Amino acid sequence: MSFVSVSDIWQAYDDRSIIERVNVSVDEGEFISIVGASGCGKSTFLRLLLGQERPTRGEISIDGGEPAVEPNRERGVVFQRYSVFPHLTVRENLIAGTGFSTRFGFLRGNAYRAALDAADAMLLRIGLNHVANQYPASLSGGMQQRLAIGQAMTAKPRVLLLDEPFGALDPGTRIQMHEFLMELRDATNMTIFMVTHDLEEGFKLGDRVLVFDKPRWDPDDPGAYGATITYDFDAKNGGIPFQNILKRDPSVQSA
Ligand SMILES: Nc1ncnc2c1ncn2[C@@H]1O[C@H](COP(=O)(O)OP(=O)(O)OP(=O)(O)O)[C@@H](O)[C@H]1O
Repeated sequence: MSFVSVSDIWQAYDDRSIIERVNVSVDEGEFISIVGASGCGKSTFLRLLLGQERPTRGEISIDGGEPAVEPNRERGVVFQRYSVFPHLTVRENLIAGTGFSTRFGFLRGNAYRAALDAADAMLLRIGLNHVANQYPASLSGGMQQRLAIGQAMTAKPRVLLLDEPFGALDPGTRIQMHEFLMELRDATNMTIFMVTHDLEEGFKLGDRVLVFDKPRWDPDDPGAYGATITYDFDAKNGGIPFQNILKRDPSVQSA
């Protein structure tokens, strides 16, 4: 049985269809990239996976159960910006990451000490131990994003949801973050959903690339139909299938 199963979900706001008839099955440990035009419902789909919203119709199950409404160990989340708490230091942000996995976010006694140890281990892992007592505003964009991913990871989520996590970074930092994320992924077997506007990034990191688009469109009523998954590309072994065909068959290349 698949680990994440999405069965015929629809989501509408005020009679405006955003996504419709979305079906997808994902195995544990798969990395799913999600691409699509701006406003077509990619973040909405992540919120449904997160359990922040319930679909208007259809069902989502993660490991056989509904996504929990409260944040818990099951899922971690990293947004493009504002993922970390500005009023907490780097170390405190990581301790808060462990707190997410408890019912009310509080840690006491042994649990607090364990969280402190986990935070220090993560500080080393993400290379931020030298700035442990600084506040996020004093860090570069890449460091803040490493912190955000580290924070999500301290709760050891089984599913990591990434909403354009590298969109605000310069190209060099972005490549470093790709390597960092792939290392974490290899070490944990997390299932990852990542929304990106960068097709190349989607194919480079993902095992699959899902394309969201509107197959039906009423010019007189743009909200009548929602977006769905129009393509589900296999992106393993170096990415874009078309490029692989070119590499294998030089006659296609010279044509
Ligand atoms: N809570 C809400 N109430 C009403 N409309 C909403 C709500 N959340 C999202 N929408 C609308 O749903 C549509 C899809 O938004 P969403 O953020 O999911 O798109 P997206 O594909 O992630 O866009 P982008 O690529 O620009 O981030 C938008 O038109 C947005 O205004």
